[in-house]
Amino acid sequence: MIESRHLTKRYGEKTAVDRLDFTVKPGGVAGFLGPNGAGKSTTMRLILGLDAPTGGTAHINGRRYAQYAAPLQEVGALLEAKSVHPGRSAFAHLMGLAYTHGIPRRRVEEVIELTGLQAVAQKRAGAFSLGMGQRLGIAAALLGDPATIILDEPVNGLDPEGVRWIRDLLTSLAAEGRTVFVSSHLMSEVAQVADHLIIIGRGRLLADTTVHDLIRQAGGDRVKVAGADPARLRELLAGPGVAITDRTGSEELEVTGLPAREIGSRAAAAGIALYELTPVPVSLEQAFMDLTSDAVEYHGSTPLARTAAGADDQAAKNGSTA
Ligand SMILES: Nc1ncnc2c1ncn2[C@@H]1O[C@H](COP(=O)(O)OP(=O)(O)OP(=O)(O)O)[C@@H](O)[C@H]1O
Repeated sequence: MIESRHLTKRYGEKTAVDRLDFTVKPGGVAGFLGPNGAGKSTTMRLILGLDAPTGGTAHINGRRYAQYAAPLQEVGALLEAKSVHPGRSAFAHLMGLAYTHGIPRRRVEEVIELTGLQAVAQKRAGAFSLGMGQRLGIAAALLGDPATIILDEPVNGLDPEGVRWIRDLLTSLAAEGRTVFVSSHLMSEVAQVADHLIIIGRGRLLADTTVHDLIRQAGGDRVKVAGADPARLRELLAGPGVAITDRTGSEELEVTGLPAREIGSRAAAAGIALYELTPVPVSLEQAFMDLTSDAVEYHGSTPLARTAAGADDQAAKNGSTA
């Protein structure tokens, strides 16, 4: 269990983490989301005692990280891939870590196999690709068989096969009852493994929610229905918690609060032919962007937008309108 209470970190004028309160429970994967610069890495560093908070506390299973005598066996973390001596082999790197914690060679071999590094275990880590470095970082995180696992952007640099591997790994670690806390700035990625979502922006908590609730909030339980008798359909579907919208003259309804299956069954029971019954897909990525739009620090612009803006500026200077 990870508990952050009023966790705050200021760097001079900059508040990187702002009174963050959240709890990550064991037995599930919690996704830690936020745009670039939101404060995810800083929060993880504070949890891992790599930086001291300006205020508040971060506890892992009731204690600060620094209070553990053998932290590798309590918490496994991947913060920055390639924090490895480039001249050392993957095997030597892991053996070095194992040695400091009395972890046997057998466990080193196990994590090498688990992370698919057998073929390159004796190669210099400095020559590793980003994906291999990421696997090595994960191998190190799992070395002490920890109950808590904290990974900062673990899919960075991984190919699709690697991404799927991480997904399965995280799911199985959580199923073993571990606490798994994973950061990302990609909602679509996190939604595939995490149920619990902690979303931050500019250091502040924006949402502590679940994928299910976020989908609902984003209007994900909408169904488009078209049928032979829209007025009668409306009556059949109306009820508490159900909202129905229609357009005059259209045979189409939009229903919120009833699953497509139930709508289809009620229509069939009443003998009304349906022409369309379509759950309206929601973009979780869009829901995430809506939630964090005010907290995005680094807005990009497309060359096209810049050209258009430039053209407008020019037009304004010339006193003309486009
Ligand atoms: N050592 C530091 N000194 C000054 N400012 C810092 C320091 N570390 C982080 N920051 C600032 O704190 C804010 C949060 O940074 P952080 O790296 O935690 O964000 P992040 O959510 O992990 O972003 P990303 O997704 O880009 O990795 C940023 O504005 C960053 O510039």
